[in-house]
Amino acid sequence: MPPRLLRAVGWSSAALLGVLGVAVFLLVLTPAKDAALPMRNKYGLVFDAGSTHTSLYTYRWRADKENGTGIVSQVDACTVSEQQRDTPTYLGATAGMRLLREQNSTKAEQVLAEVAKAIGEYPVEFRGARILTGREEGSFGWITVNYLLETLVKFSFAEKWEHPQDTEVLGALDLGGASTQITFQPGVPVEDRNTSVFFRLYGTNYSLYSHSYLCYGQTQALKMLLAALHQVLQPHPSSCSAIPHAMKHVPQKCCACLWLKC
Ligand SMILES: Nc1ncnc2c1ncn2[C@@H]1O[C@H](COP(=O)(O)OP(=O)(O)OP(=O)(O)O)[C@@H](O)[C@H]1O
Repeated sequence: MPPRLLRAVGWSSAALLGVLGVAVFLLVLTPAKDAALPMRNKYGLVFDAGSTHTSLYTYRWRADKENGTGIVSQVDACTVSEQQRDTPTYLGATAGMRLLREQNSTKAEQVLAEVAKAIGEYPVEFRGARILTGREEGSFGWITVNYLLETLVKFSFAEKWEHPQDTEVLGALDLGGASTQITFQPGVPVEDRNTSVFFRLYGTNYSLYSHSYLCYGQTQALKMLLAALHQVLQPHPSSCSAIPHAMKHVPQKCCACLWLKC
């Protein structure tokens, strides 16, 4: 295994940061509407709709930008009530909703529509609710890890935000509830376009490999294991005949069939 990938595996704690990655990406890369107020603080809200829980995060950033990418920080509270209507608000749903969409796309659309309707009633600038792709989720986790470790941008002694020299960018493993993502800089061109991601952050280009394994999050993996064990003990006569009786490997899209049909 290449050293970079090993380090990626070592950074499995990125799982806990994945949710922040969603927020960092949405706010960092979305241009502020009012660029005429360079020194003003702006705020943004992000709902992270995961498979196990939904969190709401508040972010603050200066309206001035660093090479087209902002510097953001997470805050516990925001008391600037007159800015509420200018506060961009997003909802990003992850693997739980990707899984529901595979099982029943109409239901998934209904859930998103209901959620969007509810958030839209609040006095914020609601910019939409959507399901992130696995590649996006993985990439945002990667940005989060490297942003927090200051491998993308660092505040220098000269009191300027600078691209750090001689600092290795790390890979990220994100273990969610319903999916797992791996994202790293392969150092060679990525042949499969479905796993290739390109970012320009703080004036530097990054070419990444990112892949999400749906159903290989903690909760779904446990469900697959329990369903397979159940099959071993009580084989179902018809619907689950294709399911192996040993947990050597379960094909990727099998988790839905495992616990829906069995
Ligand atoms: N601090 C923690 N310590 C231990 N376990 C945790 C911690 N935070 C989350 N988990 C567990 O890790 C699993 C994944 O949590 P996570 O918040 O990443 O999932 P999610 O965002 O809801 O799911 P997904 O991203 O797959 O839609 C859950 O089973 C959760 O209980």
